[in-house]
Amino acid sequence: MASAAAAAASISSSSPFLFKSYTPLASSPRSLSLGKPCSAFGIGFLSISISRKPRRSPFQVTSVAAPTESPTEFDEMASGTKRKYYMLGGKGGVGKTSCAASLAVKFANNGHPTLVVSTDPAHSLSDSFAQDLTGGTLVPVDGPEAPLFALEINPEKAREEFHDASQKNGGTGVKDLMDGMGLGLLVEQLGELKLGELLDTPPPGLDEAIAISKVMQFLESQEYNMFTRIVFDTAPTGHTLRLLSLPDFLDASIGKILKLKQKLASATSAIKSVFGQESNQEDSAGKLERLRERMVKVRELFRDTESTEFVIVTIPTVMAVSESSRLHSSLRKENVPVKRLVVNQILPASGSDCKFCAMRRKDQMRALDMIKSDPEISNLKLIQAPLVDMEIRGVPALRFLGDIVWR
Ligand SMILES: Nc1ncnc2c1ncn2[C@@H]1O[C@H](COP(=O)(O)OP(=O)(O)OP(=O)(O)O)[C@@H](O)[C@H]1O
Repeated sequence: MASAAAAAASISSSSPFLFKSYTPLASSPRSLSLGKPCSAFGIGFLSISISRKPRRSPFQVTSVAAPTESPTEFDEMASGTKRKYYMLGGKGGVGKTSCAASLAVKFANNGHPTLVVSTDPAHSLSDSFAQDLTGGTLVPVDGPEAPLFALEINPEKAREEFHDASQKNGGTGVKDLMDGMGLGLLVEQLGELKLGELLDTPPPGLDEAIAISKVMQFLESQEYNMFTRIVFDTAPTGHTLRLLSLPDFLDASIGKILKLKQKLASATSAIKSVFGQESNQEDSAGKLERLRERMVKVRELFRDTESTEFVIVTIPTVMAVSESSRLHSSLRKENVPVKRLVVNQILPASGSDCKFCAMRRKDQMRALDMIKSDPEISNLKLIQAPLVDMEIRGVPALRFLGDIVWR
């Protein structure tokens, strides 16, 4: 294993990142090398040696200096104790989860009780933290200084709850019932809702809308109102775009269902008897009303410049940059606040590229130039994050990534 001094030396000579200091925390049972310069490719990959800390945070890398060209503003992101929401989104596979999880770890290590939530139906938060976070409840993450909890929303379960509440208040079950009773006018109104279609084949974004409203539900409780930073690892771009218009759509739909329910309640006693106990109706109507209120909150949350920021994550390829540009255009039109663009997986500089790496680097430079000349995204604060030669898994690795991305 490389020693700390050797690691520091190899970093300063081969990497664009200047490591000011490296502190082994204690006599450690083992050292873990996260990588070394890749002689095969001739790339000076980021290379450090990490030592195990005795108790809570097993690894610590201190004082990792910024690449000179990419100032970040973590202090601004971490300032204040008023609750702030950070939503990380972008094309599939660019590193949204890694960036979201590393940001959450960094917030927690800076004293913020933090919640990180995955609203991506294809969760990878558990993999990122190397911890089982499934089950739809808040799970404490071991390691950081301040409390860090993670939550993977179970979209199936959340959708079922929504489905049940809707069915009881004018969904497809009611439609069948009223069809049978010849209540043509009300059936027409139900037709307008397209609710059956919505629930049977949910559009992309519905899971996310429900997931985010579920988070709002958690946050309403006394138990969980301590969080001052909430980081969302969102689903890929397409879902996000649909999600933006969904709260409006669902709000309108639920509003219509509730109105319909009121009409039905006064229509005939026969209908009342088919619906069952009055108290059950009230329960489910109340549930639906609360869901509607949360949807309104979700919609407001997305547009609240005071408390919310959507961070676009991308990689330096023409395709990913183009998609980021479209995403920003849509977010801007929807008045969703965006300030920062993370360009992840940038090849570290090297004096001796092989042919393969030289080609990749050229492509990446082209993509970075595209960002600079694209009026849609060129004004965003650019955060450049390097490709590291390890898989980012577990709190120590996330802490390491966080220290080089979020500065
Ligand atoms: N800067 C980096 N250097 C090296 N590997 C990275 C970096 N960022 C992310 N990765 C790796 O890339 C893979 C995909 O990352 P991640 O799961 O964070 O992406 P994602 O955008 O959330 O994906 P999905 O859209 O599938 O949810 C993971 O194996 C992760 O460890």
